[in-house]
Amino acid sequence: MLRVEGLRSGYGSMTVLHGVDLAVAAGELLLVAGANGAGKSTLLATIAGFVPEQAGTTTLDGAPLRRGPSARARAGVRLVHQGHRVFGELTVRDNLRLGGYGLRGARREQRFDEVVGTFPLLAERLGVFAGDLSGGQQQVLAIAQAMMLDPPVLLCDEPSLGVAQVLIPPIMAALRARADSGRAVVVVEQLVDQAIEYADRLVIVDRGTIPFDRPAVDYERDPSVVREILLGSV
Ligand SMILES: Nc1ncnc2c1ncn2[C@@H]1O[C@H](COP(=O)(O)OP(=O)(O)OP(=O)(O)O)[C@@H](O)[C@H]1O
Repeated sequence: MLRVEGLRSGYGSMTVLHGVDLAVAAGELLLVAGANGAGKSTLLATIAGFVPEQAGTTTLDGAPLRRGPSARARAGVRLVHQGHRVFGELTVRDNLRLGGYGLRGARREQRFDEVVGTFPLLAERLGVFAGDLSGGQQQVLAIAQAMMLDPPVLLCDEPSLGVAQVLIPPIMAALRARADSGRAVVVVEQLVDQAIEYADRLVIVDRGTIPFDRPAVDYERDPSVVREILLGSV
C-alpha cells in the first residue's frame, strides 16, 4: 500500500499541493483526473521524489520513503513522465534492456521476455530505433521500459497525450494487467470517459486538493458530479 498523508509540495516558494491524502493498494488502478494546472503532474512527481515535499509523509507498506527520485526508484516507485521519453537513438530492444539495468543474466532475459510478451507491437519492432516509432508506440515503449524492474508502484503521467486514439485501449489494458498482477498503478488521465473502465478508483485533483476520491463505478453510474468539479475549476 502506497500512502500519502498531508502532502504539501510545489516549486520554490509556490505551493501547488495543499495537504493531499491518497492511498493506493497493491492490485489497484487509481485514475487521477483534473483540470489543466490542478496539480496532477506535481502529485506524481512528488510521490516519485522529483519534486521535494514541503510537508507530509509518503509510506510504502508502512515504511517511510526516503527523499529523492533515486531512493524512491530503488524502493520500487517508478514514474513514466509525460511525453513518452525514450532514447530515440537506441533500438526498442536496447531501451528495454536499459530499463532492466541492474537485473542479471537469466532474470534479465526472463523479464525482457515477459515485458515484450505483454506488448506485441514492441515484439514486432525490437530492432527499430525508438526515434522512428510513432508517438503512441514510444509511449508504449516508455511504459514497458518502466515495467522492466517490475516496480511495486507504477505512476504514469497522461499516457494518452499525443497518442493515436487506437493505442489508448491497449495502453490502458496493459496498465490494468499490471494492477491485476498485484502491483499498485496510478494513472493521470484527462480522458476520464475512455480510461474509467480500466480503473478501480477515481480521484479528482482540483487546485491542489482532492475533493473527490471514490470507486470508479460511482463515476460510471453518475458522471455529473465529477463533470461539475472539472468544469467549475476551469
Ligand atoms: N517546474 C515547474 N516550476 C514552476 N511551476 C510549475 C512547474 N511545473 C508545474 N508548475 C505549476 O504548478 C501548477 C500545477 O501544475 P501541474 O503540471 O502539476 O498541473 P497538472 O494538473 O498536471 O496540469 P496539466 O494537465 O496541464 O499537466 C501549475 O500552476 C503549473 O504552472
